[in-house]
Amino acid sequence: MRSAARLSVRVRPSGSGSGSGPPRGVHLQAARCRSSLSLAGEVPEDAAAAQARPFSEVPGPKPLPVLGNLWRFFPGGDLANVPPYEVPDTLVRTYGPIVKLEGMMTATKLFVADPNAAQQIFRTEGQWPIREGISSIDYYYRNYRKNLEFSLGTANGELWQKFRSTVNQVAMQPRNVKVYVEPINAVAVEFIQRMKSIRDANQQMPDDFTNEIKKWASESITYVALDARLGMLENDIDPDSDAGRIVELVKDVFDAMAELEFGLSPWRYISTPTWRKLKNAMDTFTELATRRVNEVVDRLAKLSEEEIASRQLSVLERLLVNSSHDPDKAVAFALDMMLAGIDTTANQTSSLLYFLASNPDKQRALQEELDREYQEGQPLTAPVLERLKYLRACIKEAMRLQAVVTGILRTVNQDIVLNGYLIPKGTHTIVCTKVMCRDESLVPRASEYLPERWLPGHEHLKPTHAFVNIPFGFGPRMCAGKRFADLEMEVLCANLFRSYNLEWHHPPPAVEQKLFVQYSTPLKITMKERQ
Ligand code: HEM
Repeated sequence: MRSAARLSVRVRPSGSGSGSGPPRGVHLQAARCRSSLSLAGEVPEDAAAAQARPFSEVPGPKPLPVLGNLWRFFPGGDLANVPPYEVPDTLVRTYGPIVKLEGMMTATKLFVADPNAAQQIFRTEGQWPIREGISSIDYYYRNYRKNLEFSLGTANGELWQKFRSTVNQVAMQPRNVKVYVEPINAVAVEFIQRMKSIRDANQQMPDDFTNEIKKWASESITYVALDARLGMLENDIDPDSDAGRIVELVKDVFDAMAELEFGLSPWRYISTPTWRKLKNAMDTFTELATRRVNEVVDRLAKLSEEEIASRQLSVLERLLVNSSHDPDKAVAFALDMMLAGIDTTANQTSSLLYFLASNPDKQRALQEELDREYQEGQPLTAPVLERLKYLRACIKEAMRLQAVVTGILRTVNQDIVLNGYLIPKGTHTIVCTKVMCRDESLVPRASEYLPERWLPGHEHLKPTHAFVNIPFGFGPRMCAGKRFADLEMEVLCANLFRSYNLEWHHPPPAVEQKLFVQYSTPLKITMKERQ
């Protein structure tokens, strides 16, 4: 695998850059090779680089002078009526599995919906993969919170790598995550009680159910990020309490970010109301996290070294101990966890509940597993969770069919050849996971919710390539909260479906893309006690 990956890196020969013509064999072979993880390594790399077509020939909509391609998104343009969620699909359908979109005011983007090409991007990204951060948050840290500039969501290079390795030691180790089974379970049980209490007379969830799911995700992840139960699932939360403020802050930050990132706002040049909203929310968020982290710093300061060594440390405590009690590290990761871990987990859980509610046979199969492995009165422990294989398949399948993140961003940090085209170092690529996950030629019966496809004995339903379904990203930069996200979803579903049936009696809910994919119409799930 490694050597195949190395072979695929083509260094641009000096003075070249525009090869002499299409390397037909390589192009056709690499373009849509289905079944193997290896790359087109049989071709000598110099020859492939020399023969590669130049970047200027990558297919894509042609930009007009001055207007670029932006006009296409305005009335009269061919992409004007395409919802943002569908733009990559439309481009790929029209131009093929790699598409160049230039002339959009920002840097040229390369959309990649070919699993071999995706694999090649990840396999050549090196130790310090570069991902364009959310520019508004990046700007905020650089200009107002220099002490947090290394945050994972925005940093790149060595700055990112140093902090990421500290985080990996605490958040990616299964033994550190297992400590959270009990508290995350307590949050889930409380949320299910809340679901029961907010049902209407027909046992249907209220119109703002997705917001309720966000409160559950917030309460779960702030327990990890801030080492405290904040009480977001209680009735009548005091808006001035930390619980009340976090619910509002998350909403403000995400609304503002979506507008600043995707809108035509001039916030980079002048201070707009939306920019000020984001800055104020981030200021309050940072102050809140700093205050909470300082409480933990004080708590640790009262403990002797022996006490610390013999204690089962929380993520926050461990991060502080491993970074010589540097509060900035803990604040930065707390903010990373809340910014990256609330809307993602909540929106993904919304679709998971919808798919199970609207596929009663899959729900029944899950309940059969729960009846076997997690009976009433039995505590939920890490070994029990380990045995819930069908549940994990249900989650994986929901993430395939409707991932909250539709593409993985990478800026290629060396010249590479993708599908016969020379892609120069510095090109901003988007690996279009959503497009690949729904491509019938890559995933058998792609439009169906089939958790079985992830279980042994159903290989004929598996995607034909391992890089089709990568909902948490890939490589050293992959999601730092994956283990917590999985734990939250597994624990909630185990408790919910053990005791309740969920039903769906409406047309499918509408989907939209803000920063993450979400439902834009009410999630009217019915929740009934199991007999
Ligand atoms: C279902 C829920 C989630 C999904 C689908 C998800 C997905 C992702 C994806 C696709 C990335 C980019 C990976 C890449 O570039 O290769 C990412 C990054 C990240 N995620 Fe998640 N995530 C989820 C939940 C969480 C949670 C709960 C946390 C916090 C505990 C979290 C923290 C992060 C952080 C800090 C990063 C940046 C990592 C880095 O660049 O080093 N995520 N996530």
